[in-house]
Amino acid sequence: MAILYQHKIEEQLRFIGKKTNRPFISWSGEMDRVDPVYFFALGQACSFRERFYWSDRANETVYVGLGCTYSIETEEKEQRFHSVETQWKRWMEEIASYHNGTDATPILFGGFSFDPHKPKTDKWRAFPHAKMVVPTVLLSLKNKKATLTVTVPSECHEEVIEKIGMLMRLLSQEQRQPTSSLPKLVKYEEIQKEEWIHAVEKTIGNIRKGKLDKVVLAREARLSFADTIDPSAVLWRLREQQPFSYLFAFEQEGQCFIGASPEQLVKKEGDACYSVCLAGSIRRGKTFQEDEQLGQWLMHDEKNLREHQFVVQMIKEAIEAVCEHVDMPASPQLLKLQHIQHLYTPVIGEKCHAASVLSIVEQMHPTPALGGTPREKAMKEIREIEPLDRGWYAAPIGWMDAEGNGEFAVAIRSGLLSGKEAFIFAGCGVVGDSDPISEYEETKVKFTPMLSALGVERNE
Ligand SMILES: C=C(O[C@H]1C=CC=C(C(=O)O)[C@@H]1O)C(=O)O
Repeated sequence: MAILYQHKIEEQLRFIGKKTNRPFISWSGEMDRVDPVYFFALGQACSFRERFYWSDRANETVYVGLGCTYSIETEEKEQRFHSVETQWKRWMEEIASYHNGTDATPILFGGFSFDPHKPKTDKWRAFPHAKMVVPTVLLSLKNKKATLTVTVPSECHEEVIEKIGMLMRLLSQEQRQPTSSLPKLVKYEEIQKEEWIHAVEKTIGNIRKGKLDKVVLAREARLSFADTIDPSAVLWRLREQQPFSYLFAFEQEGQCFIGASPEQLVKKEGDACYSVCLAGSIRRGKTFQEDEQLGQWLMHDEKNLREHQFVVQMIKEAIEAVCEHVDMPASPQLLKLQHIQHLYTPVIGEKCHAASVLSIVEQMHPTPALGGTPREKAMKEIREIEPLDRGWYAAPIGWMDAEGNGEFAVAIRSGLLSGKEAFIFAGCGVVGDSDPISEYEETKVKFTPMLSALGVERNE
């Protein structure tokens, strides 16, 4: 099938827009499969200032959004998940009768900040505590089908229709990969090793005094390049280098939050619910034998198993609270990624009665894999000790549909691209018997996926 509807889209949008008295219309049609990263890159060529990318770990559901037709955002601290959900329901009711009847409807895509109570810095200026959007043009690759969904105000500006037309014309040409190369690194900065280790020691001290059980502490690296970083080029490399990871990008106002995370927070699909406990880490070995040894060591290391168990306990309780039956293995497995291996316990919930995926996200964030245990004490410790504004790092990012189904990952192995600069983040679980130097080394390994996607090699 050629991009069947290309010339029709522009005409239909104008036609339906005149007929309706509803504020928005949504139009879907099947199309030829297209490389989603290429589609993302075309967004820039067609002057869409907002771009969104999501693919799940199996690459079975891919969403690429261009432009922003409707945005729900809030700087609210306590009710942000609920507030997004309420606005989304209201909006869906408004547009529902003007959808053209295919099975693809608009989705809401976006994310949240890690901690709305931590003072915000200018670096994260474009990223409110909650922001989810309905893209103007949405490419969905699902069930071996490619669908295009265009959602616009019914009095759609000619300028938007022209952009969509231009996108359709470019799509009908032969596909290429995004061509831009990555600029040269000119400066690399991170927090002094001693300073970060001191923060870890302080937290270990507090844990040993019995104030709390586990805290995840993170740090950032700041990279300056000779030229502007192209998010499509980074996305392209992340996809090549980090299979079995969620790929995500959220671009607006010239900033792009991007990453490849192995960590699912939660997925809701009808009355089934899925989550993953991921905590406890070691690097990959240089040889097969060394890799096996490291993996076996991790599977039996008490400190890592304890770190993992805090996460298992909390996620089990959270899923039990919304499902009639929960299935999970008694002990963790190994998840081997490109640069690192983790302890991993999958969780399946049946007969889920939660109202929506977002209501489960609200209960789960932050799990002890990103915050700590007990939750509130760990958050306070992070606020006081961690010399960093996490912004959207380590927070939920994902999508939700009209029925409340959807999936969220935890935005780790990620970075913020801002012009010629990139800020990348990595954290690790600290418990009473943590060794600060090993934790520092672990965060170094966790920087590698983003460094590598940015074309930077650091060996020291
Ligand atoms: C906080 C991060 O990783 C979490 C996820 C997996 C394993 C972790 C660990 O072993 O400490 C962390 O809890 C990060 O990558 O920045």
